[in-house]
Amino acid sequence: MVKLSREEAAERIMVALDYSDAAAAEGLLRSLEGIPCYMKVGMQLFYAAGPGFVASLKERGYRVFLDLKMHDIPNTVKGGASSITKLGVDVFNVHAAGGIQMMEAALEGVDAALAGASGLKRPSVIAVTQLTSTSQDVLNREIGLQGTVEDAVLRYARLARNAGLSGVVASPQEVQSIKAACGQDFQTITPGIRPAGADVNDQSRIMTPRQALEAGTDYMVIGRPITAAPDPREAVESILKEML
Ligand SMILES: O=c1ccn([C@@H]2O[C@H](COP(=O)(O)O)[C@@H](O)[C@H]2O)c(=O)[nH]1
Repeated sequence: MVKLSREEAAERIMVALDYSDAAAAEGLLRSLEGIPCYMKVGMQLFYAAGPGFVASLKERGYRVFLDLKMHDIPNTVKGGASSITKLGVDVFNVHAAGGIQMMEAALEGVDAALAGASGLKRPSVIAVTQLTSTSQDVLNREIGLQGTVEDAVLRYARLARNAGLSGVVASPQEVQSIKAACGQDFQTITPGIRPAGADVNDQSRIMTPRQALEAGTDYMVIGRPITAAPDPREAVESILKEML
């Protein structure tokens, strides 16, 4: 059984700041003050509040995962990765479906930004495998990929590892197979976290925080179970209690 201190458990949570403006995100930050969670900025908040909001999170000492899921031709992703690196984020991501050359280009973009500026920290670059909203049926019948979701996730995870990335985004259900295939140090960042009895929303491949921890996930991304709760701080405290 995994044993963590309260602080270690909080450090494993990435709160998804899925808000339409900076003011709403600031409200959540205030309510979680003093709890050392990672903050995840996705496309909704980034498109509304921009790089300035990300920079202000870093100035205040937050660890930041910029979840923009880049998926474009290699040259464009290289440029995007360079710009993101200059924001000083700790983690950002691309889609593994873009292929090895595209993922390598992301790493080249990081190197280019680091070469041109001193004092910048090297961010971890990770790849989205198969979105946690994708069910087995959707994968086979809509997307047209044969095999199991786990097959698809592992194929993407191996591509990401071969491209030199630090890890992947996947469901906690796939963590053990990813670690077995790509190594224990290959990071797993897992959305699709739902405390027992919580609304599943649009997620398909879910686990509770405790199950995810036991499966070996490195970081769990949690959005609506916290942000849509009447008292977000109480929601985090209850998740932490479950993790200890
Ligand atoms: O496969 C993926 C990749 C990213 N996400 C993101 O994680 C959070 C999950 O939020 P919940 O409210 O806890 O469902 C959200 O920002 C997604 O964009 C994902 O869910 N699955």
